[in-house]
Amino acid sequence: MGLIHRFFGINANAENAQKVNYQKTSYTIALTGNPNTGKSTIFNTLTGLNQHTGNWPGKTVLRAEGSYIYRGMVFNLVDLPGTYSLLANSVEEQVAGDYLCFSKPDATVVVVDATCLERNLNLALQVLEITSKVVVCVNLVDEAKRKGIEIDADSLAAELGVPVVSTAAREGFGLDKLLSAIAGVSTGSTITVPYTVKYAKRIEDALTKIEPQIRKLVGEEFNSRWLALRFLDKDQAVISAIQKWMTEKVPLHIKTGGTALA
Ligand SMILES: Nc1nc2c(ncn2[C@@H]2O[C@H](COP(=O)(O)OP(=O)(O)OP(=O)(O)O)[C@@H](O)[C@H]2O)c(=O)[nH]1
Ligand SMILES: [Mg+2]
Repeated sequence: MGLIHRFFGINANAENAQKVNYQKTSYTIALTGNPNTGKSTIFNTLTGLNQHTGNWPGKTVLRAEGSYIYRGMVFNLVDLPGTYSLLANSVEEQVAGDYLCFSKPDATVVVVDATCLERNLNLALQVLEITSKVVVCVNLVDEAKRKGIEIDADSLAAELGVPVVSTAAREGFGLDKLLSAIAGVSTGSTITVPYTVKYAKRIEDALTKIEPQIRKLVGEEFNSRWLALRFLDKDQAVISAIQKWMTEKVPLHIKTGGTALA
C-alpha cells in the first residue's frame, strides 16, 4: 500500500504504559460491521443475559446494549445495526455513523466476514477515518476455512495499524483474544496507528485548506479530517449540525447524511 504503519502490541513499551488510563473502570465499546457478519452473536456471547434493548431515539431501529466484566473493568457493548457504509444512505447507516462520530466510544470493534473480506474492509476503512481506537474482528473463519480461504490476521493488522483478531463466534473461537484486544485499545495500553485513506490530489488539496478551519471551529473534540470530508461531500446534515452547535451549542448529532465522495 506504499505507506508504512506500525501497530504496537499490548503493553509494548513503557511510553505506551504511561498513556494507560488507570483511573477509568468503565468503557463503552461499539460493535459495527456489514449485515450478517456475526455482531449479535458476539454481543450475546459476551454479554449473556446482561443486556437490554430498545429503539434508537426517534428511529425504529433496534438498539441493544449489554455489559461484561473483564480484568475488573466494566465494558458496555453497543450493538450497532449492520451497515455497508457510514455515509447515511439508510436509517441504519445514519444511526451507526452518527454514533461512531459523535458518541465517541472508547473502542469500536469492526466485525468483518472472513469469506468476503475485501467488501467488508470498505466499512473498516471508513471507521478508521473517524476513530483510531479500532479492533478488527475477522469473524466466520470456520466458514472461510471450509471455502479454502485463510486470513493472515497479523499482516492485516500491520497494514491497517490496529489489532486484528480471527474468530468463529458461533463456537466461541478467538473471543478470549478479542476481549484482550478490546481492553488494550480502550484503556490505551495498545497504541494504534490507523491506515489513512489518501484521496485524489484535488481532494487532498481541498482538505489541507478546509481541515484547519474546521479544527478552529470544533477544536480537538471531533475528527476534523472526517468532518472536512463530509463538508466536501456537501453533507447538509453535518453542515447544519455544526452550524447549530456553533450558534446554539446544540450537541453535534447528525440526522441525515450525504452521498459518497466522487
Ligand atoms: N459459521 C459461522 N456462523 C456464524 C458465526 N458467527 C455468526 N454466525 C451466524 O451468522 C448468522 C448471522 O449472525 P448475527 O450475529 O445475527 O449477525 P449480525 O452481524 O448481528 O447481523 P445483522 O444484525 O443483521 O447485521 C447467524 O445465523 C449466526 O449463527 C461464525 O463465526 N461462524
Ligand atoms: Mg445483529
